[in-house]
Amino acid sequence: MSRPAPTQIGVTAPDYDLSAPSDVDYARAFADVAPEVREHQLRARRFVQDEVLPVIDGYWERAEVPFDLVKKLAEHDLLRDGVDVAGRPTVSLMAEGLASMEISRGDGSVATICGVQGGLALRSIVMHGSPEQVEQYAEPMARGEILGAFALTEPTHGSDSVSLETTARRTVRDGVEGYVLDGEKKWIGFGSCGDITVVWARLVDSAEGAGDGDGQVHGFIVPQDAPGYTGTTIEGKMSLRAIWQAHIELDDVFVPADAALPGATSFKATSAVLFATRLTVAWSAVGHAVACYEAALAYSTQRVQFGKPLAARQMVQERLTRMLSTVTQMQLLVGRLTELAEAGELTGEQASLAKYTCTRGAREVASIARDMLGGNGILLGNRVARHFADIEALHTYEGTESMNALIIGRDLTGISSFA
Ligand SMILES: Cc1cc2nc3c(=O)[nH]c(=O)nc-3n(C[C@H](O)[C@H](O)[C@H](O)COP(=O)(O)OP(=O)(O)OC[C@H]3O[C@@H](n4cnc5c(N)ncnc54)[C@H](O)[C@@H]3O)c2cc1C
Repeated sequence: MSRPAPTQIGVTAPDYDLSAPSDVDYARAFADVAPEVREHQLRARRFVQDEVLPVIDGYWERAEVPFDLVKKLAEHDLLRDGVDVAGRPTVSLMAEGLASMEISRGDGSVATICGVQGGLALRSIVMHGSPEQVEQYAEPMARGEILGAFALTEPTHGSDSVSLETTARRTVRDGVEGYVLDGEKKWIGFGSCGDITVVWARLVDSAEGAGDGDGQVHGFIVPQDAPGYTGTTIEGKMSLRAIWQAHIELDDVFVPADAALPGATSFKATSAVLFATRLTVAWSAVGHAVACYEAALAYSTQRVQFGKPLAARQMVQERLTRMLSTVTQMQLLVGRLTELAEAGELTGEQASLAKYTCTRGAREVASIARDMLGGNGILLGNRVARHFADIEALHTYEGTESMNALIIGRDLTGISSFA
């Protein structure tokens, strides 16, 4: 029997109007933010409405990176993820958090693009780089002219990334002092389609065995076109499909001495970058949850079954309340912890609590929303399915739910379960 040839299936238009953005802020958690903070949030919201939502489902379905959006993010000064860049306005942590919430409310891949480029790669250079490195990279990265990756995770070291095995050895090649890097990295955003990768590697003794390695984790800026650098895009992902992660092989990759980040000479430097981004991931989780909640609310008021809108049913109203309750708790938590961060008082354990609580909450809210949209809940055009899938990556990256629970557990009990 002949069967029809497979065709490219387009993304269906939404069945229901789920688009009207509003302030989902029942406890008025962000009602009193300064006007410039609010303006930054609204800039991100407008960007999502005008630039992201009209195109993102197609990119997601085709598993393509929206490089044109990267440029536009830069034009709106949203690509640097609030990281300080000379000559650009300082963005407060609250403003950046609210912007992350808005961008994730639109799409998780786009938010992750900002997180990788600004939050991880650019931040590593600004935090730990020499003045010359900052001068060379910061502004071009904010403009989106140089795309950066952050390579910590390895195929055999994910949660225990502190045990990473990628090595750096001092060497002199063609009369130039530098380092040779060897190893593998996995899950590296922009690692196959960017320009540079901040590689975290252990400095071990050189071939001469001169005792010139300290065994510590150091950071290096590696051009992606360096000989021996191979970045292969990981295919078949069911989450964050509009940003590529790479499997990177480093085979005898030489970088000159000035590629080393002078301030990144132990794993503490890596942790400092991750500490700064953990709260941002929590904000992103709030954005996903808000998107799912507002889609469920809109759908239940528009969808009629048994002669009435779904929203007229007691069970449906209870579920909407449950979702809003979770969203509100998440918002109050990230808002308060961001205030502590702005005062320089946020602890690592509190940042873990934010990530743990908000990614858990987002998963719950997305799950309820997916169900409330019935069959339409699995259609890309109705948004919830994309958020539902994307939250799975947030749940795992920048410290899994379990890892963050163990960090908090160690603080509560005084007993480390890691060793
Ligand atoms: C979409 C995506 C993007 C990413 N982007 C980047 C990036 O740009 N750069 C980068 O460096 N990395 C990136 N990562 C990697 C990410 O940080 C790791 O996936 C994460 O740290 C978890 O590591 P793993 O996947 O190896 O899981 P594993 O560490 O193998 O964990 C598997 C499971 O075991 C649990 N587990 C592990 N140890 C324990 C324990 N002691 N007790 C109890 N449970 C435990 C974990 O919580 C998890 O549930 C990305 C990952 C994804 C999925």
